[in-house]
Amino acid sequence: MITMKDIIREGDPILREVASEVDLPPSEENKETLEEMLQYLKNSQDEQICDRYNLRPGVGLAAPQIGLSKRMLAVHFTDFNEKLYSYGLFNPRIVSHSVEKAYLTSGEGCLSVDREVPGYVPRYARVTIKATDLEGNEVKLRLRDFAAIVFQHEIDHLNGVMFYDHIDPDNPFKEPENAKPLDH
Ligand SMILES: CC(C)(C)[C@H](NC(=O)Nc1cc(F)cc(F)c1)C(=O)N(CC(=O)NO)CC1CCCC1
Ligand SMILES: [Zn+2]
Repeated sequence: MITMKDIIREGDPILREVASEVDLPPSEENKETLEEMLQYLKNSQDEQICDRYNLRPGVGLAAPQIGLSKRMLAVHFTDFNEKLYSYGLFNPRIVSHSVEKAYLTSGEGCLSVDREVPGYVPRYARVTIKATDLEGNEVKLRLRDFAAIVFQHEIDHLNGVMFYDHIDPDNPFKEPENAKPLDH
């Protein structure tokens, strides 16, 4: 079971590496790991389990955050329209995106960052992702708004990018160009 002690915190160089593609079809070991990552997110959103194991409730987790430099990520959340997104994905990639940007007005945090880093994180408002899911099927996801933000945050981790890399250091709360604010 993944708990907070397994989550790599900023400062560890693995969070700045470009993770390696996973061989397909996925090995049993990689499938088990990805299922454990998804289970962490579900556990972290279950009040009893979360309290018993002191988990930080998470909506997404990328393999480098548990010390594995592999292109695998898990997400588990419902978006603003109550649509459930629950996926374990191998080799996810953004195949197309909108010109328009979007950002959470609350800013972002990260399970690997134990501090507040204030500021807007501009991301694409809409992205199309291709990946292989836990059953070994090729999936194509057309995402917008909060769902697009979560997936971009996790894919950034596979490329050694942290959310605060996108914050304007001179004016963290400057309205990003051609971007729509997302309140939640
Ligand atoms: C770091 C943490 C604050 C725990 C963050 N949770 C989060 O943003 N929850 C949330 C946000 C909403 F807008 C509405 C809502 F209902 C719940 C999170 O899990 N992550 C995942 C992570 O660190 N992955 O590496 C950070 C999020 C920031 C934006 C997308 C993912
Ligand atoms: Zn993160």
